[in-house]
Amino acid sequence: MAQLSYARYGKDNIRLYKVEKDAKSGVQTVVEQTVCILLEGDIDTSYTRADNSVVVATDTQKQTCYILAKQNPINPPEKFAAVIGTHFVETYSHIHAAHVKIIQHRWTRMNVDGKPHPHSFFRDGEELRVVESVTREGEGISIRSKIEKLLVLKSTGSAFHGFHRDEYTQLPETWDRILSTEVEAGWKWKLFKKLADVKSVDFDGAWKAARDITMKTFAVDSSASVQNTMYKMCEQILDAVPLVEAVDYALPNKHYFEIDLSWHKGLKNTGKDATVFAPQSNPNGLIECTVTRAGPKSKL
Ligand SMILES: O=c1[nH]c(=O)c2[nH]c(=O)[nH]c2[nH]1
Repeated sequence: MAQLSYARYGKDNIRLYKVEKDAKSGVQTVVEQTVCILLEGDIDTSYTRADNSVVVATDTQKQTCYILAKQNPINPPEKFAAVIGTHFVETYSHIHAAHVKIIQHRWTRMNVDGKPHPHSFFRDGEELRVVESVTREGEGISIRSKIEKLLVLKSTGSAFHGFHRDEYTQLPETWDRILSTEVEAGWKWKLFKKLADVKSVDFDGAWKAARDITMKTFAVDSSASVQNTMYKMCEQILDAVPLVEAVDYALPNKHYFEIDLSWHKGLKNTGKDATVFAPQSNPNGLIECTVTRAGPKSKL
């Protein structure tokens, strides 16, 4: 005998673009997103007994996404995710939870002849703003905001020494190294009871604070390790955004190896003379942490 242990279904990769046109100034503002909606509820019979009467078609979910985008602001993505999730849980009595993920792509306004252009934009990097939300009937709306794919590098101001050494250790200590990573940072909001509670939150301000703290700390910290630098970032984000209950980072350590060129006419390219390096694509360190305000340590 088999049983359905867990099920959810929906539409992934819904591509969405919305333009706002200010008739007076002629200035237009654009937002582009990729949306994923996954529904949970009393849907077991659609799997076990071919009962499609309980299925809100994934095409309906996509159409709903477009309609809600027309009727509501889609930025900040946290609020739009909560609008979508609440719609499905409130509209269908047999749908009890909606998982909504929104990836927001960058369109940065062009400066032309020193002035912001009214309707032209460019992609200034692959960085993404991401929202993962779950709206659950009778519980509320949980939201995790994220920065992904923010590639950063500092050419000095980073050290790594004093680490455990034994017969397996080959890595030399360093007091001056290149530090580069692709930032994945998340901040989990305290549970919102209802949509109205989400509406008053400054999600854009929190995103900007998290991004600024990440960049500034990365730049100015005399880094003892990726671990210590990321912890400092988490502490500051918790301080800056009172409604956030946990901050997490996942930072790959993108290594740049020294190249000994002394074999060629005694060329000096190591230690303080190192200027030409070999960027490594793999393997890479991967350092992760979650920092919360208080309470007992949970096993992650
Ligand atoms: O900041 C670092 N943390 C580590 O845990 C580690 N391990 C390593 O080889 N290099 C580094 N750098």
